[in-house]
Amino acid sequence: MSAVEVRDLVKSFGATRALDGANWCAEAGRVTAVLGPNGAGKSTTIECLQGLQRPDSGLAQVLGEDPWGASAEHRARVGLMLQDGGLPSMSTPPALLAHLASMYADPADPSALSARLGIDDFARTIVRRLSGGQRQRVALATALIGRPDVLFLDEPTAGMDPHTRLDVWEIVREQAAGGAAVVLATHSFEEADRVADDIVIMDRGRVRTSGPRAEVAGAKSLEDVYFSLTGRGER
Ligand SMILES: Nc1ncnc2c1ncn2[C@@H]1O[C@H](COP(=O)(O)OP(=O)(O)OP(=O)(O)O)[C@@H](O)[C@H]1O
Repeated sequence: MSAVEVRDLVKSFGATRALDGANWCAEAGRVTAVLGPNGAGKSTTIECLQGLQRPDSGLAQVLGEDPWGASAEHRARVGLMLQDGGLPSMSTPPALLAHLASMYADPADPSALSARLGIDDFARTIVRRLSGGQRQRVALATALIGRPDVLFLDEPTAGMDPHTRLDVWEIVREQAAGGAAVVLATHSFEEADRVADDIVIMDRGRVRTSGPRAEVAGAKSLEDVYFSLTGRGER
């Protein structure tokens, strides 16, 4: 059984068919990068896998369960970092992480996580006053605090400075090395090249190709494959 399974997934919003029969899987101990142009359906897929959207048809499964209406035990095994974070604006990062840690039976150590993600540098600043990149770091910490078996990251390094991006890529690899299935939606070829074992390329709600990075790209660069599959030809 794959940790994450998307089969014939369809989801429309009015006349917009955000997902049009998407198929792919993500495995434990591996990082899967989902690439695709704006509007390809990446976030909608992640929202279906979180149980935040109900698919019109098809299968979205995480750890063998349907995330729609899943139990609290199931949700505790899944970490999520969304594009806009959704963090409480008046909380300081340590207070937020301590609060979240108290909800899990066996959480990560909030202090160690803060130190690792450089959150200590702005520990006294409330979330509302943080820079975009600082907020991203806190959002990543909230996704990791429950030591998830499956980790969904939607454009995790967008807005981060180069040093922080390197740290985050290292942390992502560590999560997979520890056995987690990591699913990462990204627009960065560098990010996919550096961290991903497996690649999914989506366009217009469908999967154009998926599989191990070496098989998807072959002798070409990931960038060339991406452009040829998403309608613009190689550049
Ligand atoms: N709640 C919603 N209501 C209406 N349309 C939506 C909703 N969510 C997504 N869509 C539409 O579904 C399509 C897929 O959007 P989605 O956010 O999944 O794409 P994406 O691949 O994540 O894009 P991006 O790279 O810009 O983040 C888009 O046309 C978007 O406008």
